[in-house]
Amino acid sequence: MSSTASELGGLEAVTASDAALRRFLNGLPGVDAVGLQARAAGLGTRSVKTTAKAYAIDLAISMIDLTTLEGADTPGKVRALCAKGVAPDPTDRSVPRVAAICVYPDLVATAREALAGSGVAVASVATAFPSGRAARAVKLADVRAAVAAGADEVDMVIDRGAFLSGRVMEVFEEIAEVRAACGAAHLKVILENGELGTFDAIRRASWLAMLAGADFIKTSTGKVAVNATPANTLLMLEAVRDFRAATGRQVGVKPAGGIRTTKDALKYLVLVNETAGEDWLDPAWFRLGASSLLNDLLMQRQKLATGRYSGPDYVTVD
Ligand SMILES: O=C[C@H](O)COP(=O)(O)O
Repeated sequence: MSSTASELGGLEAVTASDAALRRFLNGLPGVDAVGLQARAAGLGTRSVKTTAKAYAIDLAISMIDLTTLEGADTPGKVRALCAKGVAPDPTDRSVPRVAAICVYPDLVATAREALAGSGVAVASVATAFPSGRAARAVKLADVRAAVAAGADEVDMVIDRGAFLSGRVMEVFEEIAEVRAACGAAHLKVILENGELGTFDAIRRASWLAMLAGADFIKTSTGKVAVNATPANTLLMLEAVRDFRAATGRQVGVKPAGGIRTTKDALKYLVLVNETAGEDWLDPAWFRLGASSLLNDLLMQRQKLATGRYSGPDYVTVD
């Protein structure tokens, strides 16, 4: 699919009223689910040459939003995670730092302090993550608290109940209000694909989030049965590619949840390269939301460099 800004009638026109927004979203082409799954599977079988593998592993490390989102999180755990994100292998300073540390809002100040001067961003989930079930005022207060405490990036969840009931303007306005509350912080909009039911809905939610001002669209919270998959990520990569062609604005993509192995991470990089293209192969435009992927990348990196895996104490236990 490709459309120009004028074919869309301009961004303001498609979001000017509830009816116009509905008409636009309902007019997006239907997703050929079988074709999408086949494309994702086909790209997933491409192998990355050994020469490119070392580069790809380091790129994947630099794209990680290293995440802890547990009720049992403590300042100590967050400080340890920050140290790991800044220097993933303290014995090898050639390992790049991760992109961000992602925590709940009440732990942003701890992460901010631990990451000072490191170049690693502080990301925080907000808007009553992961369910998004709270009054809008509560969600906006959540966002403002995270930003005031020092979050560089906010990961919000969309109101899936409103979206699935067809109240798309309500979802649009909420994202736009959160965008405004973020100020200078970047906004990642979590669609929670595993709850949207169809690929068509994921395409509509992607466009809705981008039209409302998302800097990134993100697949999942990591808290439901189906999280990031190659197929739903491919669909979102196509959406950001088409959105840039239509509007001139580039939006990033973040698959999150269940990405644990180097093999998986490299598959996602192939999808980015083959779908959105090289412009997205950068931590500014593509992230991997993951709690335990980093350890596997470090082990594979070591194997590539030395020909053998390190002992079990090489990586810290998550
Ligand atoms: O955004 C990241 C996810 O919450 C982490 O999910 P994961 O523990 O499956 O890697």
